[in-house]
Amino acid sequence: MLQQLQQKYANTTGISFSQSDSGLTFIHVANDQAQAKVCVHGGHVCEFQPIGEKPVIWMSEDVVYKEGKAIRGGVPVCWPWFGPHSTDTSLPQHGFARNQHWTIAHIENRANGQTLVELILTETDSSLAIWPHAFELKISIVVGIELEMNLTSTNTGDSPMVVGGALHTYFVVGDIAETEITGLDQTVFDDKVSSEDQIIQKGGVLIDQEVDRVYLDTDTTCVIHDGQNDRNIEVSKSGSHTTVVWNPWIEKSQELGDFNDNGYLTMVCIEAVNAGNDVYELQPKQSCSLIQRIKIGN
Ligand SMILES: O=P(O)(O)OC[C@H]1O[C@@H](O)[C@H](O)[C@@H](O)[C@@H]1O
Repeated sequence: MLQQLQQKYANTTGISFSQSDSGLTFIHVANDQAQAKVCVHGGHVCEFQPIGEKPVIWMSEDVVYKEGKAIRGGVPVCWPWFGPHSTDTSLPQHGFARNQHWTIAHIENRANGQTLVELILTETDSSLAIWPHAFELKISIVVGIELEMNLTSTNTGDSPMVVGGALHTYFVVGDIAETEITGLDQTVFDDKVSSEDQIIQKGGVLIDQEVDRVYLDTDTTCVIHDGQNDRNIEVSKSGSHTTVVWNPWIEKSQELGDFNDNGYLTMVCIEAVNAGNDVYELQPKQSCSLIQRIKIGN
């Protein structure tokens, strides 16, 4: 498998491949603007680092790369639903796409110096058993000064299907105590920690306890002000009116087996989400896109 990929993309500059001990395949991208690492399992961006910058994407020190298991860190693709399934909680949290093998559809160096990596997932017997729809899910990952991830869902079946999900991005920060997230002032959110709904955000988001908030009716750009690293990370999106901010804090970090105990000190998730009423009903042959863009700002 690895050898075949290496041969196929031998002439594509800056592309190489590796495998985890458990056999998962990684695509490594290195161009004049940035480097990135993508895992084929889950259609999952694991690393993104613009040239001259520190890493932007957080990955757990205790990550487990294993077939059928979600990767803790990077950018999990939650699909076709976000969080617990709305009617059947025995179904996998955040859908099934992050636990499946995807295929490499296309890799290309663009004239402007960016690199495009496209991965595809289609229905399988196991997906049909829990979600009875034929589909094509494509993630187009553009690696440049900015990282763009475009998740396109297409209904390839003959009945309508409802699509939710998320680009569940884990960001690195120097010290959570010196971190503020702006862009959500006056936005209404549901608080999954206290179970209180319809709270109004006042000012920036500071994280000094477990935070699990679903911000509603918002498509604004969020900025992570990382005081320790003296940098701002800009997170913009389209195709989503829901933003989730998540940090598990002390106890939950300890509970999650693949999350290093002190990991909560150096990460925050800003997620571009489709959930609740903010989902798509796709008729046969219809598509929708969820896009998140990430860059180091001023
Ligand atoms: O452990 P998981 O399934 O990857 O989920 C991590 C977190 O993902 C967030 O999106 C949810 O809002 C949290 O409630 C959840 O705990």
